[in-house]
Amino acid sequence: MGILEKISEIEKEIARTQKNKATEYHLGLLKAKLAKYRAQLLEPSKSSSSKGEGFDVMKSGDARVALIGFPSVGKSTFLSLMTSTASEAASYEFTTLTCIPGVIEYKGANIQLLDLPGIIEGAAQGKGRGRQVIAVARTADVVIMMLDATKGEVQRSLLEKELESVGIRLNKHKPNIYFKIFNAEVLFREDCSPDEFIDVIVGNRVYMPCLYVYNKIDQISMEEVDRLARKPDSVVISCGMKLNLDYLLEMLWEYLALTCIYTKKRGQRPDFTDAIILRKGASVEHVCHRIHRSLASQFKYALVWGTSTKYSPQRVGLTHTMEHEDVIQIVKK
Ligand SMILES: Nc1nc2c(ncn2[C@@H]2O[C@H](COP(=O)(O)OP(=O)(O)OP(=O)(O)O)[C@@H](O)[C@H]2O)c(=O)[nH]1
Ligand SMILES: [K+]
Ligand SMILES: [Mg+2]
Repeated sequence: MGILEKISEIEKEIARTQKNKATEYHLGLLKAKLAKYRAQLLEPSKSSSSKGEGFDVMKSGDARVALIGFPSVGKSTFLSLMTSTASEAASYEFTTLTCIPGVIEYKGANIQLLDLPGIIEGAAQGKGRGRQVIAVARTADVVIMMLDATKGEVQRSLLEKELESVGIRLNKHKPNIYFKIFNAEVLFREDCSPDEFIDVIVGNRVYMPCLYVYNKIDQISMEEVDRLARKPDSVVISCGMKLNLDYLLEMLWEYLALTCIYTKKRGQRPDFTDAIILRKGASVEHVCHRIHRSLASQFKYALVWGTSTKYSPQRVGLTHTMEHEDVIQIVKK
């Protein structure tokens, strides 16, 4: 039996199982099984070579943002507007057939923006190039789900379902559960649903911030614009009329939550004009590499001021994790 058949078997069984206390455990097992098979759908097939199949684009810059959306919502128009890369845009669906990277320069950071083919219902099961598109989305730091403001909310919930079905959790934090497999000790540190618990056991989940961007607001009424703009995690724009793009960048910056580090020379004030921009969780070693390739090998210790240390300053080693707006002074051997 192929994976798709197995999946549909399990889905059928879930559908015909009545949901109550007595069946809860059984349903949980079924869902875990389903999650496992669905995840396999995302793995490259063994038979076909991966050449030209995926949309592998080298990660570059300080962060990666993927554009996900139905065909013709304006993803390519957006990329061409925000970056110096031109991506073909047209009024027919599936104009874009591969992954096209561009770079947004903002607050001294280089943000890699990825234009992708439109995806449709069933994408997660391989419809269109959905699987490859979603695999790229998985590697992003933030997903921009672009929506056509003139179309109803159905596209949004369909896409959310597709991403959800392959273990991508949007705007959710990783459930705070700890588990030990040998004696099956389970510690619930918060109220969790069975689905959340399964996510932790299965493990292959990604939790990522998502901005819902409603494009083409030049086509709808002010009342409707106002309604969409008030939704959580949502921004309204018009690529056609260049409306609200600055605000979108501000929001994107917030959702990326990059770590800005300031350097300081001995006896001098920190240089607040030129931040080193790193991903969350970056270490002193990352800072060194950013300053100079050979700096880490000459490193003796560093002094850090800021929220990552108990004392300000504090002497730290290469493995110390930096936090946003820390100041660092590096002392060489
Ligand atoms: N009215 C209006 N039209 C827009 C806007 N942004 C894009 N369009 C139009 O929408 C159509 C589709 O734009 P694309 O950028 O090709 O859309 P896409 O999402 O990249 O489409 P695919 O690559 O086919 O998935 C084009 O005709 C654009 O000119 C906008 O803000 N307002
Ligand atoms: K298009
Ligand atoms: Mg396109």
